[in-house]
Amino acid sequence: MKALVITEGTEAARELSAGARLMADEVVLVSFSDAPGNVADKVAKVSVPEGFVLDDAADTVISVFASERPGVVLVEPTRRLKAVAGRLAAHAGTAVVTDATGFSDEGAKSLYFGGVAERVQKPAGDVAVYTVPAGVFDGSDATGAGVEEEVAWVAPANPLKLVSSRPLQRSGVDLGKADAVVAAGRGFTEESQLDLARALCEKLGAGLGCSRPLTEGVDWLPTETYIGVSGLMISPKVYVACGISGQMQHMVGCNRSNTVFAINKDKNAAVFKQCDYGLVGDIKEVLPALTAAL
Ligand SMILES: Cc1cc2nc3c(=O)[nH]c(=O)nc-3n(C[C@H](O)[C@H](O)[C@H](O)COP(=O)(O)OP(=O)(O)OC[C@H]3O[C@@H](n4cnc5c(N)ncnc54)[C@H](O)[C@@H]3O)c2cc1C
Repeated sequence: MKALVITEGTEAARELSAGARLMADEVVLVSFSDAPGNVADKVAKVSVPEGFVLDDAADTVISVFASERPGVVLVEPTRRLKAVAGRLAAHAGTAVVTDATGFSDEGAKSLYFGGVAERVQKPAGDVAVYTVPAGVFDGSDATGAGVEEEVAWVAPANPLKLVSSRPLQRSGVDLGKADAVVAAGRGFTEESQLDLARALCEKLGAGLGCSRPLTEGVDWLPTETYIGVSGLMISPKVYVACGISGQMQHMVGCNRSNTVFAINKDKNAAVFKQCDYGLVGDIKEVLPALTAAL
C-alpha cells in the first residue's frame, strides 16, 4: 500500500513521513516548501503560482492522489491544509479523521468534545485520511530516496481572489519542538506584562505561546503562537499556563504535555481541574517571584 503525506512545514514532513512508513510500503510526500531530503520515497513538489493561494491546492493534490492511488493519507493540520484534506476526502468518498494522536488495529485515537474525551475511529471509506498534529511520530525515523518530481498546478474553477498579503510575523521559536512552553492568557492586561512571561521563558529555556485572544483580540503575539483547537496542538515536557482560564478550546492544544502548571488568581478557574500543579495567585506577583527563585 502507498501513503500520501501532505505538509507545509519541514518538521511535519519528517514526522508524518516517518508515521506513514509504519503504515505503508511506499511513501509519497506532497510538499509546498523545500522538502527535507530522504524522508520519503518520492517528493511531489507543488509551487503555488503567482496570484493563487495554497488554500486552492485541493485540485492539484487530487491530481497527485489520482496518479498515486494511496490507501492512507496523512495531512499536517495547518488551517490551509485542513481545507485541502476535507476536499480530498470528499473526492475520495470518505471523511477526514481529525487530529489523530495514535494508531492501532482498532482505529485512530483522537480527542473528542474539545479534548475532554477520546475516541477511536475507523476510516469511513476505502481510503483513510487523517490530520495528525505535531509530536505523534518521531521525525528522525523518516527514510526514503526522496526522488523529486514537479507537479503541475491545477487551477480550481472558482479560485480565491488574493486581495492583499503581508509577511508573517515569526516568533523565532518552534513551539512544536520546544521542551517547555510558557503560555500567556487574558490575565495579562497590558502588553508590557508579557515581559514577565518572557523572563520566565528565559529561565526555563521555554518558548512563549498564548491563548487565542492575545493574538486575535489584541495582536500582542504572532498568530502562529496561539495554542488550541484552532491553533497549535503541542506536547512539550512542561507547559505553564499563566492567566489562562482553561477553556477546552485552549486546553485541547496542550493537554498532551507531560506536566501542566497553571497560575491563575481565581481558585475556581477551570484550568485547575486540568493541570498537574496549580498556583492561585496574581501573575504580576507570582511570575517575578518564580523567575527569581529558579
Ligand atoms: C470555535 C472557537 C475556537 C477557538 N479556538 C481557540 C484556540 O485554539 N485557542 C484558544 O486559546 N482559544 C480558542 N478559542 C477561545 C476560547 O474559547 C477562549 O475564549 C480563550 O481560550 C480564553 O482565553 P484566556 O483563557 O486567555 O482568557 P479568559 O477566559 O478571559 O481567562 C483569563 C483568565 O485569567 C485569569 N486572570 C485574570 N487576571 C489575572 C492575574 N492578574 N493573574 C492571574 N490570573 C489572572 C482569570 O481568572 C481568568 O481565568 C476558541 C473559541 C471558539 C469559539
